[in-house]
Amino acid sequence: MRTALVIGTGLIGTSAALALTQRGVVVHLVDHDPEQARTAAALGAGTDGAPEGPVDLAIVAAPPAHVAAVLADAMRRGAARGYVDVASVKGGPRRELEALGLDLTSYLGSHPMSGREKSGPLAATGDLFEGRPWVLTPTRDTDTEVLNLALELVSHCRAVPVVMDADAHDRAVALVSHMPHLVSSMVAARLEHAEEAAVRLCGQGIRDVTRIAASDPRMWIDILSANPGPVADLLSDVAADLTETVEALRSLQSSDEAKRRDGTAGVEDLLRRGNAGQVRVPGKHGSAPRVYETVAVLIDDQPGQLARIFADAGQAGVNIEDVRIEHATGQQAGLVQLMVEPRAVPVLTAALRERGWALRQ
Ligand SMILES: NC(=O)c1ccc[n+]([C@@H]2O[C@H](COP(=O)([O-])OP(=O)(O)OC[C@H]3O[C@@H](n4cnc5c(N)ncnc54)[C@H](O)[C@@H]3O)[C@@H](O)[C@H]2O)c1
Ligand SMILES: O=C(O)C(=O)C[C@]1(C(=O)O)C=C[C@@H](O)C=C1
Repeated sequence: MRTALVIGTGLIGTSAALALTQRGVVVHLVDHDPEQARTAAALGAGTDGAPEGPVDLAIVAAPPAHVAAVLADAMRRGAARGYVDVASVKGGPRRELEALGLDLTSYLGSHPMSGREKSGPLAATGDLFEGRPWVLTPTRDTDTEVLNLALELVSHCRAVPVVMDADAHDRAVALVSHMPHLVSSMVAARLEHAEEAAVRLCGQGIRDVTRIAASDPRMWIDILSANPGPVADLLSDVAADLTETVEALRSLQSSDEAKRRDGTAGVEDLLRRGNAGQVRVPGKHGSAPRVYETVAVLIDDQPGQLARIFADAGQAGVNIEDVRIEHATGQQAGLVQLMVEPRAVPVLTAALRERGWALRQ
């Protein structure tokens, strides 16, 4: 691929454009808000000048409700040899395009399974998709050339291609993205009118559970409107778990010992099923889950501290697999949790202690 056109230069469009530009592709950027395209260009994602002729691949990264119309317009203009979209739902846009009577051989629906709770080009990064699944939904009619162009896009973004049927994709993301998003919003909504004394105690647990609740509601209304059935089915299963858990907790309040035992069994059942589901979440780079141990280091909230820890770990020959930072409220300090292979723990702790770092359990 030599040339690409990104239509919709928000978080996802600009992130893909940055990755393509970094790999030498000439990227043209357009957005219905020209300011967004200008910002993306200023970030080094490409040029906001129009291409002189058809590009190799057009990438539509507009909100899901606009995807079919934007694609139809680009196809009618003959803007590219191949067309992909990156919308979070796949069945709806395809059916809308079919209803418009377009020749869909040059179109391939796709969805990178990576994003952020922030919108717009300023939140974009060229490495957003690295190691993440990127779903492609070709049909029997999809041109091989277009499939190859889409695979090249995924490869330039260093993502992992996963081929799926569009409706199977929508059922899968209802489970791993759309229903969890609503549950996150429900937990976060409990905080809206909560007492300040409680909210200031927020630790890492609630941050993990509520991060995605900060996302743009307009985008999520679009996503959920295009996949309401599967999400409602899953949420009603969650509601059944909720009802059972409330009953189990009420039993735990009872003075009757047998009832309390039932309550414990009910809560334990949910927690154990949670453990069993959680270990199925794939680890880094979409590979099979791996068990890491945590080494916790207390740092001053000053520039350069993290870089120093990484350098010290590197000198000790230890690979940091993942990292989390917890900032202590009202203090100029933070707790850095370094996730490493279990066998690296003694080496890392010894090396960090030797270099004067304060380790915590
Ligand atoms: N945010 C995520 O985590 C995520 C992850 C994967 C896929 N997606 C999908 O990627 C697409 C873009 O999402 P985003 O998070 O980048 O949103 P965003 O709000 O950051 O960017 C969307 C951009 O599209 C532009 N736009 C709106 N209507 C348009 C139109 N008719 N023509 C041209 N441009 C138009 C907007 O001005 C905006 O700049 C959506 O379809 C979304 O479902 C999002
Ligand atoms: O991590 C985030 O902030 C996301 O928004 C990511 C996420 C997800 O649920 O995994 C959200 C929606 C997209 O369609 C794909 C990815």
